[in-house]
Amino acid sequence: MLLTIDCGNTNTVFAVWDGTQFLATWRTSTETTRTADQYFVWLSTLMNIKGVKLDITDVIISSTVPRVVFNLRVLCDRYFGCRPLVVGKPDCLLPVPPRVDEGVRPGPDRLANAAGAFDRHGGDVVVVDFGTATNFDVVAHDGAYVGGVISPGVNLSLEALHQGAAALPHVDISRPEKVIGTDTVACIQSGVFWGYIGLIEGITARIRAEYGRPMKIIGTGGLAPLFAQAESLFDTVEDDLTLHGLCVIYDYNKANSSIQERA
Ligand SMILES: Nc1ncnc2c1ncn2[C@@H]1O[C@H](COP(=O)(O)OP(=O)(O)OP(=O)(O)O)[C@@H](O)[C@H]1O
Ligand SMILES: CC(C)(CO)[C@@H](O)C(=O)NCCC(=O)O
Ligand SMILES: [K+]
Repeated sequence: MLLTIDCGNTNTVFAVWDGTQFLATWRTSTETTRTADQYFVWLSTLMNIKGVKLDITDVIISSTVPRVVFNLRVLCDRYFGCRPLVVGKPDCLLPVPPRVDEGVRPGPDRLANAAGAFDRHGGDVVVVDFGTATNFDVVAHDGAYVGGVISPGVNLSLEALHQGAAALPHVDISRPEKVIGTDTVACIQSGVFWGYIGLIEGITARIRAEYGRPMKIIGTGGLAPLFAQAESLFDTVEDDLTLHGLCVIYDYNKANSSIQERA
């Protein structure tokens, strides 16, 4: 079975793909100090609880945090007896190479989003991914990742207000009833929530105008549903898009035999 690992700047998601469906997904905070043995104790316990057999034969990793890859490689070697595919490394093929400036290394999560979106929707797509950053990933007609937009994430923005202003408390995101807040918390929620609605509307409109062809907008990431229910910002919301993209990239590598060659 295939283990997909999507390591973001805040959280790391592990998901087991049996060739047809994800049997389970588990989430842990991203910590560069976590060792292979710690990962394994955590993962094997959760797999046991969920009744998922421990027969991982292949692993594919997307990591926006380079330092965690070493320990994840040790995990694969020591406990699963395999060498993982790491998106963005030269030996991991992509179905369609990105078209960006020379020397630029797009985030592997964005490459996975592009592969997942192209597989499901066939190009001319914008993926809006709400993680630590809120990024807009533009996927061309042929499936190439061609760039996009990186803006500060929702929780990062809330945290920055709290850190930077002595009188502002830490606030969780939610949809305020009104735009004009009558207490501090409501004012912050309004600024971030409605500010984000404006940001998403404005950036997707500008991307569409600049791109010059009709485009689908797909929301993904933990907060996509919160924004999707407020306004019609997205054509669809797909919470498993990055993981799906990892499966697509894995299949492509398998079909092009680089995995067998290395084995
Ligand atoms: N209503 C909500 N309020 C606050 N946080 C929420 C809400 N709904 C979902 N989330 C958060 O969204 C997060 C899941 O988002 P996602 O995995 O896309 O990004 P992340 O883990 O924060 O970032 P990264 O992928 O960059 O590490 C979870 O941490 C979850 O707590
Ligand atoms: C933008 C983030 C942080 C989103 O997770 C990640 O994709 C990343 O670190 N990207 C590297 C720079 C780039 O994508 O151009
Ligand atoms: K993510």
